Amino acid sequence: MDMTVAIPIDKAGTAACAPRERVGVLLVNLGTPDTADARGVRVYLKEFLSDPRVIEKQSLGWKLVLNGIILNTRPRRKALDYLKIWNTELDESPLKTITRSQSDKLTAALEGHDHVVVDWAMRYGNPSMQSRIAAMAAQGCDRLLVVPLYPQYSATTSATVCDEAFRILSEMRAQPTLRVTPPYYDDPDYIDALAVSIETHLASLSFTPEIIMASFHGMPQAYVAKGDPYQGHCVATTEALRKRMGLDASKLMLTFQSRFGFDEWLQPYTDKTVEKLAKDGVKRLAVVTPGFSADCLETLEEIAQENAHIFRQNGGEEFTAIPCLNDSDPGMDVIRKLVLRELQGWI
Ligand SMILES: C=CC1=C(C)c2cc3[nH]c(cc4nc(cc5[nH]c(cc1n2)c(C)c5CCC(=O)O)C(CCC(=O)O)=C4C)c(C)c3C=C
Ligand SMILES: [Fe+2]
Ligand SMILES: [Fe+2]
Repeated sequence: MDMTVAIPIDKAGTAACAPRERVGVLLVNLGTPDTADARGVRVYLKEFLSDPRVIEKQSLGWKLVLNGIILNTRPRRKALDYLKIWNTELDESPLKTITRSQSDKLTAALEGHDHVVVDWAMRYGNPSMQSRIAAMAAQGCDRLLVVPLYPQYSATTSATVCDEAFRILSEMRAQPTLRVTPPYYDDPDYIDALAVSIETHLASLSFTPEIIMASFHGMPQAYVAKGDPYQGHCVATTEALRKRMGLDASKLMLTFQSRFGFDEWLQPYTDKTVEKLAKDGVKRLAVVTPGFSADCLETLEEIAQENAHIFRQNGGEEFTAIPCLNDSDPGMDVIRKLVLRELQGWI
């Protein structure tokens, strides 16, 4: 006689009767295309730009512009940019390679905590949060710590990760208990890791930059005016970094990059500032991107290639893009300490 008992599976793919005594830690970054071609970029941009946390006005007009113009023009152009930075060995975007490595290194760092399961996901694209949360639940995670990999909080990034986590949990009968790590924009460990990574990188160069520019991803000014604390967090990070490195605002500047669309975004704009500095006679410039926990299109292409080109075109001579904290020892220290702090009482 067949004695196997069918375990009920709910909508989220969770085996409801699996033994549940583990803690899941899910690292989440923004998302990136699966393939460096127009089709891959189109699928990714459609999901990303249809999120009301990112584009708040999901009006009929926006949907017409998105589907009629943006998704018919931008993917081809952006696919060429992705090709310039693509990890050809693994055939994937660097954001995925680095986030996977952060997850692997965090797993190693938490060795000894046998009941902790570490995994990673993308808010848009793959691996999806849905698939990874289902996998963790199937492994028996009854508690889940979601880690949005954004030092500075923004509704367009951190909040939408929470929205998606709660949406996924809303489909589960046996929900894990949820915790989310807070933003860490002024965490002394994070500021220290940034300072060490900047100093280490500058020490490896054959020139000394006259100015360091801290370039953060921008967002529409209107979002900040409505209460998004993002700009304040970027300012706090930069001020803490200035203090830690003994630099004033003229030596460690704050700018915002990656403007999208025609609205006013946070200023000063990175590309315009790079151009002006070069025209004003600055010859050696370093750019650091503290808001990105992993190198990606916005750092490897937009800063290290596009802005380097702008600088040189306008009279600059030496340009260096400082790598993100990525899976470096100081970078992993930040993530490990953040996670251990928020796991208190669970491990
Ligand atoms: C349209 C509005 C956008 C807002 C607001 C926004 C905020 C924001 N984004 C990041 C981090 C990343 N963004 C990345 C790419 C990217 N961002 C936007 C638009 C907005 N971002 C677009 C359309 C794109 C795709 C590329 C393009 O078409 O230009 C990435 C890189 C992903 C990769 O594949 O490598 C990251 C990371 C933050 C922190 C942020 C907060 C204000
Ligand atoms: Fe973005
Ligand atoms: Fe960009």
